[in-house]
Amino acid sequence: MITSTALRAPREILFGSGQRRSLGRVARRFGNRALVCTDARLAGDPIFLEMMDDLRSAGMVVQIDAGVEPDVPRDSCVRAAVPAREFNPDLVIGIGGGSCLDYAKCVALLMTHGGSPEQYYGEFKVPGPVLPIIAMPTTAGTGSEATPVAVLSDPDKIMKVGISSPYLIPQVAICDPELTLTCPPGLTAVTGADALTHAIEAFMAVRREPSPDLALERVFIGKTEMTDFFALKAISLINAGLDRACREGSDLEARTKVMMGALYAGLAFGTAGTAASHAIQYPIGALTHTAHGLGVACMMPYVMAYNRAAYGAELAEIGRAMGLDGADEGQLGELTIRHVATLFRTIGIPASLAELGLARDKLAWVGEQGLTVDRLIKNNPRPLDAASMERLLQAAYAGDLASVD
Ligand SMILES: NC(=O)c1ccc[n+]([C@@H]2O[C@H](COP(=O)([O-])OP(=O)(O)OC[C@H]3O[C@@H](n4cnc5c(N)ncnc54)[C@H](O)[C@@H]3O)[C@@H](O)[C@H]2O)c1
Ligand SMILES: [Fe+2]
Repeated sequence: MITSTALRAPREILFGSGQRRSLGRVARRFGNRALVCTDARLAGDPIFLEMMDDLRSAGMVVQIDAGVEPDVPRDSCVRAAVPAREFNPDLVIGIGGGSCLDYAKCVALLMTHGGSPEQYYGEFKVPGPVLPIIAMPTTAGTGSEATPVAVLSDPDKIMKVGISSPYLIPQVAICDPELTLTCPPGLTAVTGADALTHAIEAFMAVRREPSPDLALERVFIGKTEMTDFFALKAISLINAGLDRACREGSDLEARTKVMMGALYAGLAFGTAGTAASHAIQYPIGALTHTAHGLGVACMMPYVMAYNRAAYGAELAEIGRAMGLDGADEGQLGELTIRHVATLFRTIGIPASLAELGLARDKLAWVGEQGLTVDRLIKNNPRPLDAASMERLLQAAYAGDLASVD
């Protein structure tokens, strides 16, 4: 019997082709001064200019900050907060990839509560509501439009940092798959693989004993009935659309599936959390400077193989969501791992850490650092210690899925 469930989510989610045209009317509900955070690429795009016209026609005074840089350097948010405060907006609108949405979250936070980003690193450090945020993704990947986290890079830290708080969940997510039509195949692959990894890790996250305090003590509480629902839908949608979206970028149906999948994956992991693949990507990203999605997806099949001893039934269910079938649970689990590995290889995700560009003599450091990302390691269904981490990384380095035990 199910006795408890939980989900944190935006107040409103609007999804559909052409949905961007609702931005002006939606924004107007929050006031008449909008700060728009985006990057230089999008700021010159005719579709973006059209959206700004729409905002102004709805009666908004608009200030555009096109200063978002990939991976959101900490100090870029600090710099942005000064003119933003002078403008005194009623809401902040993030339009772009995950970096633009995370930047918008951080700027809204700094404008509302002051201080510097460092004081909010970790969980539950944001003291109260921040300015309303509308998030409009232009990649189908991070799910940031639905999640309580902003990821930043901090020059004083080797690995990226996260600010996690329910107050950072955007008030409204507006998702228009047409905005992803311009993503080139490589970006589509990397972001889509990140989304599939979110869904798989959320579905394979630990299941914690329900307690009235669980969601007050943790931002990411592990899998629940509702996160499972969205995770499986996400797995099914991304599996059905990702390869096609990479090969035929103008296919709006495939784009729609992947973007809806990325949103659902965000809804799932925004409450359930992610696990070992994400923990291990932190040090890999710091060393190789490869995209977040490449590292997490490269690790995912190996982590699935490692987790099969603890979560055989979950693995089989992931396979069923992908339309696979097997003689028994064990065989279906095996097929599922191979299918994910093949899908990722087909769209150009490196099949091993060696292929990703990691040096063999860095494996020990990656293992050590990965284990320090405690929150994610503890969310993995099968515990990892130094010895099992080393074996897992050796297998992932060699591209030898069969050797994961
Ligand atoms: N907040 C969260 O919940 C969460 C979750 C996962 C990852 N992240 C973070 O999000 C960031 C990655 O976001 P991302 O993968 O969306 O990439 P991104 O936002 O860094 O963008 C990558 C590049 O793609 C370009 N781009 C974006 N949309 C485009 C489009 N429609 N057409 C053509 N080019 C486009 C951007 O201009 C940029 O050059 C990382 O910092 C990662 O750590 C956040
Ligand atoms: Fe991710």
